[in-house]
Amino acid sequence: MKILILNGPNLNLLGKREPEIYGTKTFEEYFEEMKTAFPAVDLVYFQSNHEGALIDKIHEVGFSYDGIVFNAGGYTHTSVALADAVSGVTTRVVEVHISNIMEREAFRHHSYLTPVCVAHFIGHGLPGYNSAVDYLIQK
Ligand SMILES: O=C1C[C@@](O)(C(=O)O)C[C@@H](O)[C@@H]1O
Repeated sequence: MKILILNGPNLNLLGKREPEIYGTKTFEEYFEEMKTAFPAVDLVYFQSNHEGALIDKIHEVGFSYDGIVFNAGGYTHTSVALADAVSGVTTRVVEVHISNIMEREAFRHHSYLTPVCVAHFIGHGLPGYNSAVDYLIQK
């Protein structure tokens, strides 16, 4: 089973960025824990701050991988193009957010991705990524 963990803008700063919201662990550290937690899954990690690069990656893996776990960061709330990319591929995509976007500023309450993803894990911190992989394994 092959799953892409796809992180959008500013998530490269995890560990340094607003630690009171996002914690103090880097995603690279967390990704090592994920690989240990799912030894039977081929986990691939990609992060970009660029909308087009995220779209290209979804196109690249979206007809061959078994799942994509996607935290689109701020593009969640703005990007019709990313939602179209998710709709356009056959691989199932699960939406993840570290923080609870529904309890933050009003502009974070709407997600263009929620309607086109098969599930979402919101506000569970980094363990939400593990829950998303679990979901893809079980469903
Ligand atoms: O960059 C992010 C991170 C986020 O997707 C989260 O994981 O909680 C929530 C978004 O609103 C924000 O722009």
